Amino acid sequence: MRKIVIAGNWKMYKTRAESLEFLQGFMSCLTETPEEREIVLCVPFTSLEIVSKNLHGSLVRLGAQNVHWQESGAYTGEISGPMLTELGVRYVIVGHSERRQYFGETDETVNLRLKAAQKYGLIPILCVGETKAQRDAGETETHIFSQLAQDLVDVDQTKLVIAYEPIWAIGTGDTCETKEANRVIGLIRSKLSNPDVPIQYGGSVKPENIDEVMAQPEIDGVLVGGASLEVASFDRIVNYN
Ligand SMILES: O=C[C@H](O)COP(=O)(O)O
Repeated sequence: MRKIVIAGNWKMYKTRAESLEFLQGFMSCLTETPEEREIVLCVPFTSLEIVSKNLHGSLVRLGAQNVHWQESGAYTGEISGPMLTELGVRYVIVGHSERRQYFGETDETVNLRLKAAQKYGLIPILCVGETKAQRDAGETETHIFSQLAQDLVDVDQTKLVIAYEPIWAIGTGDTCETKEANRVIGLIRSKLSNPDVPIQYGGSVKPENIDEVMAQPEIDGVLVGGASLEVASFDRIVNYN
């Protein structure tokens, strides 16, 4: 039985005070949420501690947005696995397209980050997906298969979540057709050694489309950007029908 994982990625949004305000509002909405749904908030590094201290044993799991492959060292601006686990972090996003696009992350470093996350007891959420140009050129499958082949070398597939995020659908309001997302996610699953890896869809998920997305048989959850920043919209998403 595959786990459902619904994760919010706050990206570079919310101060500590704003994070606490969100959490206080959001926690009171969770009473109806089925327990088997794993809910993760991937918050900025600066908000990890305050969110961790205010989860009070709730169903919500704490997530970070990146992790370095070394335990410590001269790596200005980076953060290590032990620094995250010390704060109660359970999940970490790795290889988000914004990290690959703006910060030069490659499949090689994504692979190192995935292995380090697992070494330190974190569950990585590996992001893969194609650009608009790759999709238009009919290269969606080749590109994603190439990412998976490189990113997953020596990665333990029993402690892993994958997010399929077509880059052209991120933050654009231009959602991938749910049947198409379902098809691509099925293809991703066919390349895995463990068929039970939860595979999420990400890209303009919102209250208006969450029910349709989650009705797709291959889709095991969502990675949500913009719509995870407001209590009302994220509440609707985690309580999808
Ligand atoms: O990590 C989340 C994705 O980049 C999706 O962002 P979005 O929901 O704002 O399109």
